[in-house]
Amino acid sequence: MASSKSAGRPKVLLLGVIEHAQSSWEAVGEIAQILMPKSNNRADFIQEASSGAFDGCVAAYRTFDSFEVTGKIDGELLQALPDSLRFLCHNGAGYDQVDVHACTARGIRVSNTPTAVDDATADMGIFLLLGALRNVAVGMASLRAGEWRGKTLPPLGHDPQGKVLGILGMGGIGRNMAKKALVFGMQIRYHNRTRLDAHIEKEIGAEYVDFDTLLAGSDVISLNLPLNPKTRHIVSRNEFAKMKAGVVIVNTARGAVIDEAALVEALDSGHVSSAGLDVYENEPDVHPGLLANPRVLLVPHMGTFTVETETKMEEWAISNVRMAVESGRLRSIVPEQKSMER
Ligand SMILES: NC(=O)c1ccc[n+]([C@@H]2O[C@H](COP(=O)([O-])OP(=O)(O)OC[C@H]3O[C@@H](n4cnc5c(N)ncnc54)[C@H](O)[C@@H]3O)[C@@H](O)[C@H]2O)c1
Repeated sequence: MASSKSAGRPKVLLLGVIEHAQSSWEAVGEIAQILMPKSNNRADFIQEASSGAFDGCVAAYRTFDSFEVTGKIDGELLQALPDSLRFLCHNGAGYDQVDVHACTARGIRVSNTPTAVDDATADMGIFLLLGALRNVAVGMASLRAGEWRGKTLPPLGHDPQGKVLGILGMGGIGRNMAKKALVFGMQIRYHNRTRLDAHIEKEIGAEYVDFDTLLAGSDVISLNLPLNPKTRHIVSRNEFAKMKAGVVIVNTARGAVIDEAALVEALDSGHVSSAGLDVYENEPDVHPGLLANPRVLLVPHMGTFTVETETKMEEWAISNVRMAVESGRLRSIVPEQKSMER
């Protein structure tokens, strides 16, 4: 029920929880009436939305974890949401939980939180890269099992110095990772949907190569591209076969950009010598072949899990809500909708 104070203000739907940026969110509450769903599963949420509970909402703020309540933001869900909804402000850099196509068809503009995630995710990428190169997961497991370095010594690792790091997807996180890997003496190659300008390549110190060259010539391959229908399983059996024997795989993007079953096979055969993973194809389930393989360094999707970065992300997503309400614009519309920018 709207209080007399909030009546008449634009409505904003909160999907998820604000954990850090309380004062910025409270400030949104001064200019908008905030609505929250009562449902805790998709079927109930669709029913609640269809009953008109969110009528009049112009913008929605959503978190990654709100997926547990709404499921994917797709055509079916949008059908239930009110026609007044014009902006979907996602708290996260990766927005594969949102069918942007369906949003565009409904005239809903979508924003994400680019750049806010870069340092923390690239730091995690470097941690996984070094950890996988050094086979630390083997030693960590034997230590915890009370066996010090194990019955047989863990295999010797490799130094990053002089190794080729192939980055697939040279956006914010890819570039940040390149900068950090250069400090470790790595040689950087990249493949991207669009080649970067020569002066940016020079500034980053990275060489552009085609996809096959990236696969065949890299000692370590890091996935840093978004998940969408075009990139799903972009690395599968054929791609692993093109890689150098002994290659190391690092994934902080989304699990499903790699065919996880093919990765398990490549690890089991030794063609991929080790891997460092933050993301999985069917989170929170992890392929048993990855769990069973001591040469895989596993982290449960903690790329942005720092106080500073989670706060930055919330502040960024809230600033999108604020702009949407105040001026009908977004600070960071997703690339697919650039033409809808006003
Ligand atoms: N592990 C985590 O916690 C975490 C945190 C943040 C982001 N992410 C993931 O990382 C991804 C990258 O984030 P970002 O902020 O660097 O995104 P970004 O948009 O800045 O960069 C992505 C890059 O990938 C390129 N690309 C797109 N399709 C491609 C293709 N088919 N082949 C080659 N390149 C392609 C784009 O041109 C772009 O340069 C996100 O989409 C998200 O899924 C994960």
